[in-house]
Amino acid sequence: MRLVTPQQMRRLEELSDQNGVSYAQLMEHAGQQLSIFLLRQIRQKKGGKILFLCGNGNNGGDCFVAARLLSSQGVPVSVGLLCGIPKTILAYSMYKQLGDIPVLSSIAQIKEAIGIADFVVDGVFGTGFHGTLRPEQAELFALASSRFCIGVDIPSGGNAETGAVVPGTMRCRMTVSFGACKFGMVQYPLKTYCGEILVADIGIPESAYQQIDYPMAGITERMIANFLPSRQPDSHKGQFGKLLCITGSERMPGAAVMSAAAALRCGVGLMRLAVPRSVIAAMCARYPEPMYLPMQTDEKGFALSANGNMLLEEMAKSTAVLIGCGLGETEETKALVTRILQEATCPVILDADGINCVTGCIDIIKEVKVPLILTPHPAEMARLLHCTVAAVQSDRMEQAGSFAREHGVTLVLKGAGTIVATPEGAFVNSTGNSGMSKGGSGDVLAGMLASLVAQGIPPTNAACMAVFLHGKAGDCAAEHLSEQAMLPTDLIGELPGLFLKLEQRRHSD
Ligand SMILES: NC(=O)C1=CN([C@@H]2O[C@H](COP(=O)(O)OP(=O)(O)OC[C@H]3O[C@@H](n4cnc5c(N)ncnc54)[C@H](O)[C@@H]3O)[C@@H](O)[C@H]2O)[C@H](O)CC1
Ligand SMILES: [K+]
Repeated sequence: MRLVTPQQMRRLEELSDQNGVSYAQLMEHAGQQLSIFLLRQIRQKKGGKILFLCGNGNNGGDCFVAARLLSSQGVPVSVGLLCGIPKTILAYSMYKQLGDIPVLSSIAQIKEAIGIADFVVDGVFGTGFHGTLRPEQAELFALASSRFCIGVDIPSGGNAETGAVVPGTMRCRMTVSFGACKFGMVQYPLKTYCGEILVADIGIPESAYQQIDYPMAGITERMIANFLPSRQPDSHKGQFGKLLCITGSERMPGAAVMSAAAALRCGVGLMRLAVPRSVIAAMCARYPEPMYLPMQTDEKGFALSANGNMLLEEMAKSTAVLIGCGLGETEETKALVTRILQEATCPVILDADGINCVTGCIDIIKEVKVPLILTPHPAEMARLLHCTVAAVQSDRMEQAGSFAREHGVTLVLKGAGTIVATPEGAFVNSTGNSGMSKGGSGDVLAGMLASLVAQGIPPTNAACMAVFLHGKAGDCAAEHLSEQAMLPTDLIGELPGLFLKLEQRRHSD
């Protein structure tokens, strides 16, 4: 599913206009698509009165078109003007074609109409919304939200760029978005205001989409199914990658266990696991598959930089390195992480403390000669950018995209609606649930991602696949264990079932 910012949408309209599909035609198509959708809704419900709530911009214009088309087919429709007579030339011309459709402009009339409508269509504000709602608007929106409300392009009050909402934003059961889903609608909190999202084709030429800078898309199962490495009957372990994990400390051995277990369950051929010597016996009892590389530690159990030479030798034999989960942030681990990055010979996945270790010298990652993937959660991202978590969360795509472009890396910005940003474009994930908001979920993701990269899947594809499956594993776990009680280790238990489905899908394709 394509995702666009409001600026990209304006560019698409402009390119479309230059390529023979005018602005007026786009609005006509948007209204047409909306009317077809509404007709289907009415048929399902065996009838229904429709009230269009319209603002004075083009979002209202789309509704005037739909109202005219539905009325011509005998559907009882009325229009409520919440911001007066339309201001744009296009919307005004559509408004003038309403004919004898009832137009309500007083608040009292509109309130009454909301009360008796079967469907309330929200065409008050689209991508042109800014500022806040006036109290009387918020009151009307609350009333409309209590009915079966259908969003036009985006729920009014939502920010199409960031996913922020103002108090009183319309709560829609379904939203019909034109040309492409707006990026903000797949981010929180706006996502929860959209209901089911449908994208309507309004005739924007394919060539216009191809000219958009920094394209974005939602991650789908169909997309990631193609990334699964093929396994030939005569294969051997050397063909499925060699992953070096530099993880764990005496205080956080669990992070090493979870990332390693997740990596093993994602199919890597061989794993070398560098962890503090003291935790190996316990880990090996649980997971005998990896080769263990004992690391020397300080008196608190954190790895020393003196392990560097041994790790570089091991890295030379590896196809990917995961560094950071549970490693700890000391002067010694900082030196170790820096050295691994500077001398890396295969793709590196930098997670958790691996990220924390480079926040003071972030420019070194520009010099890294191998593909680098960072997997920060919002707090780690804030540390990287030396800003607040709120600043990260207020414009996730901008922060993730700018970082990926400036540093030439793949950046996985975690949190609901995880973003995989690359220098060329971005992907957004929609799987997962709040049951995953528990310490250890990130270690599982890092292990999954590292395993896929080690198997030769290009970093961006691997990141999309890992975040999708990680969220899917969370959704499966929540179904039988509950969001409350499910644990990050349960995600690992769901992976075999998910890979089974992907393999079956591949065999049937
Ligand atoms: N993208 C496309 O290809 C198409 C988009 N269409 C529709 O057009 C809207 C965007 O229209 P625009 O006129 O730019 O903006 P809006 O309709 O969202 O509203 C702007 C309007 O509202 C005023 N306003 C904004 N914020 C507030 C506020 N807080 N309080 C009061 N008034 C406010 C602002 O001043 C303007 O007057 C897009 O979403 C699509 O639905 C096309 O019709 C089809 C092609
Ligand atoms: K709207």
